Amino acid sequence: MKYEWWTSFSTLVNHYSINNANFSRPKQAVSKFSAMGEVNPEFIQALEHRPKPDTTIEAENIPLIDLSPLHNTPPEKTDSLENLVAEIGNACQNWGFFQVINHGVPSKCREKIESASRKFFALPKQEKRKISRNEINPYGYYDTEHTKNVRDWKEVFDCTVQNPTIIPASHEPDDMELKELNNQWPENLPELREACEEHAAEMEKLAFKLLGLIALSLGLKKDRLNGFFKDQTSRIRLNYYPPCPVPHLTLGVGRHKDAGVLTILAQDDVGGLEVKRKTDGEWIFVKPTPDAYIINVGDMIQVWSNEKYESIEHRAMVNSEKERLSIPYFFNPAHYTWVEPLEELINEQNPPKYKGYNWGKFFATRNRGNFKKLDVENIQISHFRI
Ligand SMILES: O=C(O)CCC(=O)C(=O)O
Ligand SMILES: [Fe+2]
Repeated sequence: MKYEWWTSFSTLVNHYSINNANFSRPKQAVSKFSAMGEVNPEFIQALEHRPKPDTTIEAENIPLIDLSPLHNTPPEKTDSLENLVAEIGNACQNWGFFQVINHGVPSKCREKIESASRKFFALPKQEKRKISRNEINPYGYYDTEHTKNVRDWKEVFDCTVQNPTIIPASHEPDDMELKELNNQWPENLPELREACEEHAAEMEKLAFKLLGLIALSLGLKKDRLNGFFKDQTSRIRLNYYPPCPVPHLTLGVGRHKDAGVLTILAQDDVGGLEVKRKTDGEWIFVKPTPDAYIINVGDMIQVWSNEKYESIEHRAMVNSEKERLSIPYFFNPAHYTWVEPLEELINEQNPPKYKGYNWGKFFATRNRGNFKKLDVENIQISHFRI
């Protein structure tokens, strides 16, 4: 089975390389505006993917889940924990997204990372570019990311949680070489590093609590998934969305699914995140809830659960007046993780829906697409669908 996968993976990757080789180097994205002051066409979404900032559906929001039973339930009172597990399971199944309150993350930690992030993005461009992410190191500052080959109206800063992080040296399937990645920090803003490290520690605690609840909701042992995170590749991203003169034509982040296990997102009070509702495909605006974290199931849970839970498409709108900040924590396993439907969750009636794949190679291939404007669709788990 592994051999078969490897072959199909290499065909896919070759397809990328060949297509890319036929193309002249992608245009270096320079400014947001042309000499005439018009928005650079790289940012403009195709008609069917444009947001409707004035007609957001606010009547329904993603489920709001109170995690306090995790913290204050006496061991003999198991009802409230069972209810919580059921709530999480329903949210994962019906939405793939939910918000949590009473999560145990101190609000001071969140205030600190928000404040440090704002200071970082307010630095002059040349300061930020000193720690630019590049084709070798995907951690650092970046302002020309493309999602589905359209440029996002945003600036980002990425850092890894386990420093250094080990990942494959290249996306090439036969290249077994590994590389060690280190964070890059701005010279004159030590509080950014401190805030990110504190935030990462808090997010990890919350991520393991959620992972346990999700495992229980799938009928697995609470710690069934923990072993995948020994040499984790989790990372924190700071997303900064400057005000945009054409918010109806562009997106801060184009529609996408998160490739990892879980995402824990802090958004400020501006709002902009939209989630695709499973029942009818409508885009639902996620109204900011003070101090809540937004959780979504990533592609790996979709595969592990053999599609009982699905990773849901989402996107971020921008705003003509206000800047917006969002801080996702991507909870990702070790690069050598072989991702396939869990054996406890498959049987004759429910055969595996995915071929296995290697997380590190998937990640390296995806990063390549984020870095360059490719002429083909970026790698997706659907490519491994049986
Ligand atoms: O800014 C947001 O609300 C969403 C960001 C996001 O989906 C991402 O960075 O993967
Ligand atoms: Fe996302």
